[in-house]
Amino acid sequence: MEANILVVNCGSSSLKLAVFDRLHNKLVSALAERLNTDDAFVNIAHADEPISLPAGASHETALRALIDALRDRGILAQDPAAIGHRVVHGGETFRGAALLDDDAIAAIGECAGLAPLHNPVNLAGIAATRTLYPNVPQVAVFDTAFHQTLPPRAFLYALPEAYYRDWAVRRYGFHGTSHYFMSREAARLLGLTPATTSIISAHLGNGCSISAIRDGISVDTSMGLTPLEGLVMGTRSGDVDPGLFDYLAGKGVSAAELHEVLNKQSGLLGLSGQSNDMRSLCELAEHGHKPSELAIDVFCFRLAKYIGAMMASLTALDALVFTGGIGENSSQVRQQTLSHLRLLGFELDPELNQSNGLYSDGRIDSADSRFPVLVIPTNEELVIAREALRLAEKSQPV
Ligand SMILES: Nc1ncnc2c1ncn2[C@@H]1O[C@H](COP(=O)(O)OP(=O)(O)O)[C@@H](O)[C@H]1O
Ligand SMILES: CC(=O)OP(=O)(O)O
Ligand SMILES: [Mg+2]
Repeated sequence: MEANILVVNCGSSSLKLAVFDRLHNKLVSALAERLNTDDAFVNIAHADEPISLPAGASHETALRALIDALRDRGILAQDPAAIGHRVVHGGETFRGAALLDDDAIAAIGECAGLAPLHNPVNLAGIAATRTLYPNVPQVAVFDTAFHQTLPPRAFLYALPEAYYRDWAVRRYGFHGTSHYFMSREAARLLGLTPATTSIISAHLGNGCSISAIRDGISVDTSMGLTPLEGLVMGTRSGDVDPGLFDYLAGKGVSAAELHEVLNKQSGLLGLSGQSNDMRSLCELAEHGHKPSELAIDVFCFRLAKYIGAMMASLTALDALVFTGGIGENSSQVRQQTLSHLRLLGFELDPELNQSNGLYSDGRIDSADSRFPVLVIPTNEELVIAREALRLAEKSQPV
């Protein structure tokens, strides 16, 4: 039996694992949440027996528990052939996936200042799997890598140029693995060649971002130096006036407090006062809860403005693509967003939109729409598994 591929995605308080076989079939996925708290728990999809975790379990403890459980189930009976890690920030150092040797790990550490919430936990996951599997090739797949093709006009802030030169202050963009997947999958579904396909891709999960992809290459995106810029998100504000910092400092709000508020108490949660979860907000709005209705309205309007903005980077548009938990499931958000863009000629078919494109090869546009509109379930884990195996095989030629 050939060894499988393990994919690890460490978030600030969560850990997602997936195991793929060599033909890229997903065999299992598992999730650990609320790590480092008293309520830490793990769950393997479709498993009958729960797995227990000690209170306060760390990423490493959860990883060991999950790997033991998967070994017991025969899924990781032998060491994996490769391990792929999602790493959020690769700065300008990484333009593609990288084999994790000591130098690459040190370079990821150097990017940690740019993503203090993400890179340190990504590194904790890498350290844990290296301890468990010292002889298995490990690969990092970066959220930022696909966006390294952005031209200077899209990645530069209008700040003194020394800020970029000396401190690497620029727009990097994130969710690159998902935007890459959407562009390739859209080309496949439309019967086009990826290298000549141009799309606008909207990744709408807990974090949200949008990209312009011209001839298969990322040319603009809404997230910036950090994953805070751009669209309204579950708990993140997206764009605000930088004048806010000074104004609130005058009110006694410290930089640390504002960081916390903009990242964790804003977005859908902040506006609705109820929840960061779009599904809950749609239900609340349906029952007449005005702040939830307003939160959805701000979310959709900001998204519509960004779809318009992405047009500036394209000379042709083969499709507008929605993905992520919200993009894949909320016909209301898609409809409400595109209702602002009639001038651009986007028209949805209400029935295809309602069924999330499930029975129409992802298509949800109507016959008179100027552009195809698609719903594509994202699969970042699959891209990570493929990249991990590709680089592992290169490092250990058979
Ligand atoms: N049927 C639905 N209608 C509206 N929103 C949905 C629906 N299903 C999932 N969502 C939303 O998707 C978001 C989570 O997206 P997901 O991609 O799973 O997150 P993550 O970025 O953590 O992977 C939540 O806001 C959730 O409410
Ligand atoms: C970079 C980012 O925003 O990631 P996530 O959507 O997983 O929070
Ligand atoms: Mg997701």
